Amino acid sequence: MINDILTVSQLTASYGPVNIIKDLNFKLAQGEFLSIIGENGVGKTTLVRSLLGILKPRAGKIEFADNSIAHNIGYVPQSRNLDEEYPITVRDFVSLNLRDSKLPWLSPNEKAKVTSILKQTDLMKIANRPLGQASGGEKQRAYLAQALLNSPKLLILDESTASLDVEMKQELLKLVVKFQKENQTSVIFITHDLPLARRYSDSYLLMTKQQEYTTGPISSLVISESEKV
Ligand SMILES: Nc1ncnc2c1ncn2[C@@H]1O[C@H](COP(=O)(O)OP(=O)(O)OP(=O)(O)O)[C@@H](O)[C@H]1O
Repeated sequence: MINDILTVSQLTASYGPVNIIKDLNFKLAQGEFLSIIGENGVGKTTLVRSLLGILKPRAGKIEFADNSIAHNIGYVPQSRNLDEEYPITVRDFVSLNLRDSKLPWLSPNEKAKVTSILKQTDLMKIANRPLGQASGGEKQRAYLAQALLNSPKLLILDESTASLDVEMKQELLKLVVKFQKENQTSVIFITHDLPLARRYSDSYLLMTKQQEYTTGPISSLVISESEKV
């Protein structure tokens, strides 16, 4: 039996008086890879903010199967305002997401945890290099490693591949899918890249400006006009 880890029912999300999302319903199963697609401004990031608990729903419900899922969501945001000159290594940047660290230095267990995720994301070679010197693809992998550090049951990628070339996009998503399969992690991938969504997702949620929402297996996704959303 497949367990749903997330159920969104009749969700309405707003900024002030304006409803950005209205009556949205969808479910996410354990280990499912869901792509969320839709034109600019339809509310994809607003939905993510709601899932993360940053924005309180105006109406409706966001229910996680377990509180521990909601409190440990791996999140790779759309953009980061990183100071390229800030002297932090890739390893230390990834370590920033360690929780409950009581000492100013890392315990052997914490070090092992960081090393393990650096290995899984192919970052060991540049672990001690300043993050500012990493390439775009390496930086995205560092953000991903940071998000995966606490083994989340839900990973949210908000257009994380947007700035990458085709090869780098594939590389990043292959890492995500490997982690997803090995850990039965559920993935929400916000993207404008339909070929990528078709290749890696199990399912889709299409959001429109008319506040109409369709969802289903990715194989059933039909976009009429062009392959642009
Ligand atoms: N903090 C805010 N206060 C008021 N309005 C906001 C705020 N954040 C976003 N909006 C508005 O909400 C609408 C949806 O924005 P959102 O960022 O969720 O869209 P999106 O689908 O993620 O777009 P994109 O694909 O461009 O990232 C937009 O009209 C935006 O201007």
